[in-house]
Amino acid sequence: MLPLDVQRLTKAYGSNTVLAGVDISLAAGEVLCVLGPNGAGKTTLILTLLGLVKADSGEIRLFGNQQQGITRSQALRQQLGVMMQIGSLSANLSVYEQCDLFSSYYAHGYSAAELVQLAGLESHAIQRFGNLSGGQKQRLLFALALAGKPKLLFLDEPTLGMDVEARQALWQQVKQLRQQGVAVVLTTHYLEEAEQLADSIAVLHQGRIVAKGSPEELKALMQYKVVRCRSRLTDAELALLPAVLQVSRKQQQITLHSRHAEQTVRALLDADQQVTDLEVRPVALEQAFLHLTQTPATQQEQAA
Ligand SMILES: Nc1ncnc2c1ncn2[C@@H]1O[C@H](COP(=O)(O)OP(=O)(O)OP(=O)(O)O)[C@@H](O)[C@H]1O
Repeated sequence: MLPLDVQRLTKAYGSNTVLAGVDISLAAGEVLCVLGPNGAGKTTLILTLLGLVKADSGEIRLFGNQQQGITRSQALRQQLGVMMQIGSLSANLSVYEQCDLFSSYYAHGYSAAELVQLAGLESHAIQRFGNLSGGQKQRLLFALALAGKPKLLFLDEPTLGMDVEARQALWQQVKQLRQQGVAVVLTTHYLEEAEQLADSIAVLHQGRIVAKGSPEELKALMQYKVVRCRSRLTDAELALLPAVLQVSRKQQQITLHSRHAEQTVRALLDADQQVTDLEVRPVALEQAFLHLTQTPATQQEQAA
């Protein structure tokens, strides 16, 4: 039985469609990274999956059960872990008190002392949450998400504000959880984070999954080259050249994105012997991701 299975999920706030038919599924021991820029709908997706925001339509199954708002299902809650936002914890409780509180929610979870240790905050146990550094707060929030030894864990931008060392330590913990069979949904802005951790990556853009696959598959999808030239061919003719993904033009300067630059250039030279200023350049992965999430989502679907 899949820990998570989501079909055709939609959610709008007024006229703002935030989730526009999202399908995702997740097996035990699998890490799914939902990658997307600011405002892509990542937090809304997590809140909707948790039943904290009501979906407009679609189906969400958690361990085979139709999701009907987790607050109503104690049994289901015991299997879930959620890394909350910093603002959701009381600034006045100490690290130990927070751990004690979270530990009390679960029948078979970690003890307060174990959670303090998981957060690596033994020497800060009596410090108030409000006085921790940003990175320490994130570590505590991560440990609290594990309080009930969850089988399905939701991490919404877990490494935000962490330094490189803390980020790598958290990645290590996520990898260990995966080995233990925990299914993890992790949202992030960072392609590198997704590459490090994900079994599968879903790129969310304007509420749609515009690309989905293993890190290798996505890399292949995003590994295109830029061909620049001047040519008498029209945009429509250029778009029909083999392997061309996108055509843009600034005055006389034409830019083509090509999955296979050699094929494109060969056909371009056959079609127009007058081509000038021809130039082929690779694209960095980060840049390719930016491109993927800057093109309107519907246009990408047509291209896919
Ligand atoms: N409660 C709400 N009421 C109205 N609009 C909302 C609400 N929550 C989110 N939105 C809108 O939904 C869109 C998606 O927001 P969301 O927070 O899900 O994006 P995100 O991908 O998590 O962004 P970020 O990376 O900046 O956290 C945004 O346009 C946001 O303004």
